[in-house]
Amino acid sequence: MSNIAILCSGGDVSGMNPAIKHFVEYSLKKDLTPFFVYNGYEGLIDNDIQEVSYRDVSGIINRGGTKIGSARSKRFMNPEYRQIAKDNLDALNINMLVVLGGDGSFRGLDAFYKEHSIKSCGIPSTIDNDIHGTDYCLGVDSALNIIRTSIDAIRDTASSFNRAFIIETMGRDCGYLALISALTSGAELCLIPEREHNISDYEDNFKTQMAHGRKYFIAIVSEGIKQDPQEIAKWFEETIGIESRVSILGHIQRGGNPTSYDRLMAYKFVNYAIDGLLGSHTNSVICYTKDGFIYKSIDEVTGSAFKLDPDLLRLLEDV
Ligand SMILES: Nc1ncnc2c1ncn2[C@@H]1O[C@H](COP(=O)(O)OP(=O)(O)O)[C@@H](O)[C@H]1O
Ligand SMILES: O=P(O)(O)OC[C@H]1O[C@](O)(COP(=O)(O)O)[C@@H](O)[C@@H]1O
Repeated sequence: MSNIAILCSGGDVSGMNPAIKHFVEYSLKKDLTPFFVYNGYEGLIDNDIQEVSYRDVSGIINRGGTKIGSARSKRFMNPEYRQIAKDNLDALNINMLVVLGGDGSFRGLDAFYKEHSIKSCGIPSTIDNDIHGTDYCLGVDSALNIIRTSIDAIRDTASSFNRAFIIETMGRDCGYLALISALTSGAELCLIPEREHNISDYEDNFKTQMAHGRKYFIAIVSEGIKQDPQEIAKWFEETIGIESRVSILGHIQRGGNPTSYDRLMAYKFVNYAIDGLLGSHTNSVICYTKDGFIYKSIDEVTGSAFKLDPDLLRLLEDV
């Protein structure tokens, strides 16, 4: 029997627990011995590694976050600590590693693979959906559904109280969550880092809408834009003439129980990861593209900066 380990690194997402559950069950099915590494690369360095079985993953498929913890590790940036991590894996005869994380985590995995040749596979996992080479990252659908539910609730007050709401989504420098949420919630305004904006460009249109009876506005802004949402609220009050509030959604976007789609994607990502490691894919990231699931080298995925799909960006013009 070969030994295989899984860890979560970077921001947690809803979908990690279903992936961890299936990782254990599919590994056992393939005659592999599964191990958890707790708290990301920190656990690799601290030897916080444990052999696991079915009972360790029962009752977690519906839970957000990750049972095995996630972390950002400064120490893993240092080759000396990566050597310690490798020694810990060697001591347990673990020669395959699955990492759920974002592009930062994959850069770490790439360095680890290049130095120590441990068979490695990355599963894209970040609510930001900002990893080059894959159209989908685990956790995005759950985050979008939390955002949609939140906007629907805020709309109740916006429409009852005749207000403009400026709702800020996460995403770091990527506007994906804000853009999809704006399109699917019928927002009147969407501001994302990928498109520079001048808020005064919207003045005539919004005043016309008010003159034609518009009673409230929903504005979705991504956290990466270069304007304070409070400033935008002030502009709505002073220029458009409507009472305004700001709502920063924050970390509720990362939590909550995983959607069916994320549970299914977790299942498929894990199948591809383990099959790839048992086959010829020794340093890959599972990417979901228009052609389905494909293996790309970690190098390829981390080697280019992420760019938002131009077709999606074009849709912004109609918001
Ligand atoms: N160049 C690198 N070399 C080694 N480890 C790295 C490198 N870049 C990132 N990492 C590791 O990956 C962790 C997660 O990266 P981060 O960018 O915070 O999150 P994400 O994976 O979500 O993008 C970092 O805390 C660090 O431990
Ligand atoms: O939880 P923290 O450390 O405040 O980080 C917040 C950041 O993490 C995210 O939620 C997810 O980012 P990663 O998946 O890249 O770690 C971003 O959208 C947000 O900017």
